[in-house]
Amino acid sequence: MTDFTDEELALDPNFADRFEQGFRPACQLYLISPPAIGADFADSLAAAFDGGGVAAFQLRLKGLDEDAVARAAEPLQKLCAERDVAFIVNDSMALAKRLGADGVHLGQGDGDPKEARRLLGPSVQIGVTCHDSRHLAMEAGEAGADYVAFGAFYPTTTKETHYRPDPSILGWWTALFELPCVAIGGITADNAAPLVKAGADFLAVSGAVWSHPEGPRAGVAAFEAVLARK
Ligand SMILES: Cc1ncc(COP(=O)(O)OP(=O)(O)O)c(N)n1
Ligand SMILES: Cc1nc(C(=O)O)sc1CCOP(=O)(O)O
Ligand SMILES: [Mg+2]
Repeated sequence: MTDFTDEELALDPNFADRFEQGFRPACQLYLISPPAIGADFADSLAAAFDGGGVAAFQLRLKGLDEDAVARAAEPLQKLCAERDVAFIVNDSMALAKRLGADGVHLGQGDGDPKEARRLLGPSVQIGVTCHDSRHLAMEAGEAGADYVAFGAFYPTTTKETHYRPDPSILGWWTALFELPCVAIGGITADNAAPLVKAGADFLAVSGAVWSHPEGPRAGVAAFEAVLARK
């Protein structure tokens, strides 16, 4: 543990904690859409945004062709722009380009982050799935990713998963690299604290918000307290 001067501690009682964490900003919520959505999903998304701070929204619709995802995206991308939430497209750099999205999330089989950078330019956010692998994360960073995603930290019914990282991978990452890291997989307001404490910059969450018994607004609001604990 580092020693701090009285002045440093008087200016900011959390100085020691923040110093140990490398002054990383507070952990933020990264909302993932349900795998399938209805015609009124924009209302649910607006309700979720009303619940509290959401930094990014990922449109993750599985099993639809690109034109169908593009049609679904239109009102959602508009809403994200109005609410100052980054609009991220899952899987397809071509669709991200077509929509002028704020970012794209690429899995290990979804294409090369370097190609995405060439296609999308310097200001579009590129995220890469790294499962439980330090090696994949360092590779993604070297390839120019804007964030790396580790998961699945907990069991989830949203997607079949094959990896179960330990939260310590987040602490390892944040101790060595400035690039933000995302934690994903079965995260709820009740089980998120170890991930926030370990250093996650973002919690990527789907089911805990969309299946919250009191609706998506309450689903987002439930994360407020745990996010503040970093
Ligand atoms: C933030 C975030 N992290 C991981 C994933 C998973 O991506 P991928 O491995 O490509 O799996 P699918 O989501 O495409 O089923 C993600 N989408 N977002
Ligand atoms: C899309 C996704 N990717 C994962 C990974 O481990 O890479 S886990 C996952 C599902 C996230 O949804 P929920 O919050 O409902 O578990
Ligand atoms: Mg994918």
